[in-house]
Amino acid sequence: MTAHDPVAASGDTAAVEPAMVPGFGNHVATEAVPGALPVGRNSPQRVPYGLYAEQLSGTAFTAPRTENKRSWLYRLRPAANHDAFEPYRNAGLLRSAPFDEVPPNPNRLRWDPLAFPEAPTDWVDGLVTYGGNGDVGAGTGVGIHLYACNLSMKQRAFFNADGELLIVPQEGSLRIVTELGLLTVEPQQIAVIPRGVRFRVELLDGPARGYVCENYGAPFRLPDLGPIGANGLANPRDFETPVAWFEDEDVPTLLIQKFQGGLWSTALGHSPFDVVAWHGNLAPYRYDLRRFNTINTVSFDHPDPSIFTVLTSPSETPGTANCDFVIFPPRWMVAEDTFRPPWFHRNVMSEYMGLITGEYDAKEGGFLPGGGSLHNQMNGHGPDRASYEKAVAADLAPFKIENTMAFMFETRHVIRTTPWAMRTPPMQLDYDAVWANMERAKLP
Ligand SMILES: O=C(O)Cc1cc(O)ccc1O
Ligand SMILES: [Fe+2]
Repeated sequence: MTAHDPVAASGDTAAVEPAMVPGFGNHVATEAVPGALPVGRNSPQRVPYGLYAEQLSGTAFTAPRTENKRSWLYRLRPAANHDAFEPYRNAGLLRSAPFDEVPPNPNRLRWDPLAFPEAPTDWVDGLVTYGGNGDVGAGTGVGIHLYACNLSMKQRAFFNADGELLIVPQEGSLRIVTELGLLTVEPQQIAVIPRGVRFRVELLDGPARGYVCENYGAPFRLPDLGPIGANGLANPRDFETPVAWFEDEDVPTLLIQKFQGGLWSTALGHSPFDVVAWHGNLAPYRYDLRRFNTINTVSFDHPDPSIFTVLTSPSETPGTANCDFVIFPPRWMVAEDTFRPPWFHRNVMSEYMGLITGEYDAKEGGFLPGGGSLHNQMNGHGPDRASYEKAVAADLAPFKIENTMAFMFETRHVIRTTPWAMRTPPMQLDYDAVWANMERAKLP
């Protein structure tokens, strides 16, 4: 095997932080072998070293320039060089939209953390779908999955034709080998793998668990900042894209794809990670949530959580996201004469929440790292009774919420659950009780 890594030329690639370039959505030009990247044109008559030029399009050719995403890959063999895909296996617990196996459920739902598997299970086989919305065929909505795995993918690669994947590790660090280069991600970092990009997931420090937002809609982008100005929230320079890295390895590799909800596989005789050089603006990326520039009130009232948006996938309706990825990071609470935790509310958007570490300020127990909750369209939720009572009694001195990282996938359509999500456990049967016996207000 030949592994080409500009940082870790010694071969122990897992031990070394892969090389990355900074910036969100930039046009990158990178080569792992000097002279591999054609100069001044995308598709010369003869590509250096006989590499194959291949365009990977993430948007329609004719998408406006500000939206247009594509990269040119220069590889040892074209991606087209494979036999027919055959059905891979039963879908296991992986599901896709439309989620119509069980009726949509208006109840507030909460789940215990997903258990680690006992049998050897890699990242692909460890995916479990909790729900989602939209329609994979129409390119709308999201799938919400968790993964729990204990095995690195070996001689196996995966790509998702159905949408991009936002991976949110909760336990265990991942080394994600992609066609465009290497990323390592640990809990409190995220990775985004564009639709169609082939990758494999290796475990760096034991069993791993986390969340995945499969975005069937428009690719995630940074939210507009409006009156906030030119800086703040997730700053573009803190996103990182890998540089070119490849394997020249003629080993049998099972290539699995998710296509319209089904899993298909084909056997390759070589590693699909054979892109020696690439350029363009369609690439996987990583972001460290601890870099988020959290903005909040310095006077009074609890702002809408949109102030914590890291990435947004817009829909055709302005300001109404296909999906927002929102975080609740450590932050100072200074609001005067204010109920500081999330208020009680009913929302036209639907909210799936997960917890990466620590505690969430609206819940005094029961919402655990690795667990999840769902508050669907128009259904009342907010602080549990214990958090409410604590907050109304609190001394409002400045206070720092520390050692926590919760997140929300907030999406415009009702989140429909899967049969797995309605099974107990992991579904908690007593979630409504957190809002029971709230004391009645007393009129004069
Ligand atoms: O429901 C939740 O806990 C998420 C949330 C947090 C917040 O601060 C305001 C609104 C909201 O939906
Ligand atoms: Fe909410």
